[in-house]
Amino acid sequence: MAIVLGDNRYGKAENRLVRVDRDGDEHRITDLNVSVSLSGDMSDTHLTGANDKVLATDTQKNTVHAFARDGIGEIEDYALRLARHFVTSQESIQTARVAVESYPWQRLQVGGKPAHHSFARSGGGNRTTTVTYDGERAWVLGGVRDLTVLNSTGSEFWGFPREEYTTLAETKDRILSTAVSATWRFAADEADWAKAYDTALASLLDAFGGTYSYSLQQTLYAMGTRVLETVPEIVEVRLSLPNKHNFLTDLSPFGLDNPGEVFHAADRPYGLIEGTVLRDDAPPAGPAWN
Ligand SMILES: O=c1[nH]c(=O)c2[nH]c(=O)[nH]c2[nH]1
Repeated sequence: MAIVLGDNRYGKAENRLVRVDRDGDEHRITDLNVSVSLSGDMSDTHLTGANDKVLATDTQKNTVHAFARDGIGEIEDYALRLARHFVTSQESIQTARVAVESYPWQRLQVGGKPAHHSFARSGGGNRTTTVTYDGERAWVLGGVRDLTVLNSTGSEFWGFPREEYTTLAETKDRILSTAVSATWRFAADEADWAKAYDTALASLLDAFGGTYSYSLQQTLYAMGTRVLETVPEIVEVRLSLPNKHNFLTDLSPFGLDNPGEVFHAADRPYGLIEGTVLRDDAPPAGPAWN
């Protein structure tokens, strides 16, 4: 029996980076969380502690900041630039993964006019990307995280098995709410990233609001399908939808009725509905999701 080193990777996780773009007095904010993860010929450092092939994670952090000096642009392009740099500049690095989450800031209205340099964090979901580069090609994922949505009606849930542990009442009218995490895979490493994101986001929202739902699973499939129908460059969508339960409060102890107006918004436990919707001719995903 011999003991060997298995799969490994390392990097600087969650580099929080804010860039101010200054167009005269008018500023724009880019607020990112950037995680770098590198893998390659790392036996020496694990087996003997020799670090000559280890690009320090501190250097990776500095690179994340230095590459923001001349502008960030679309996060997919920024992640591609960084991933390619780490692999091409270091012989020992074979694969780089760069994941970026972008926090949206909305310009404030001050004195009835759009402010030049004042913003509020907005809640329309965080745009995400994960780029994997292996020295030959790059795989690009896009996505959105923490996009909280709610339909106050237009949702039923019934017809599920009733057995000895079932207590849930069937319903023909309920609140349906979730915090959407969606990740989509692009067929290639070039696309109009901004347009793809805007269209995918609008499609997710339109499908959520426009689907009369008999289950969150049905809504998930509708949302994934709509993205694939509207963004030709996307070949696969993975969705993770926590069912944010809103339970009708029993007001009868107080002699009150409750015609679908007062709810308890429970935070735990929650149903977690997850699924993948993809084109049946989608090219292989390679290491994109690893
Ligand atoms: O949309 C739903 N899907 C389920 O699988 C489920 N299970 C449950 O208890 N409530 C719901 N709602």
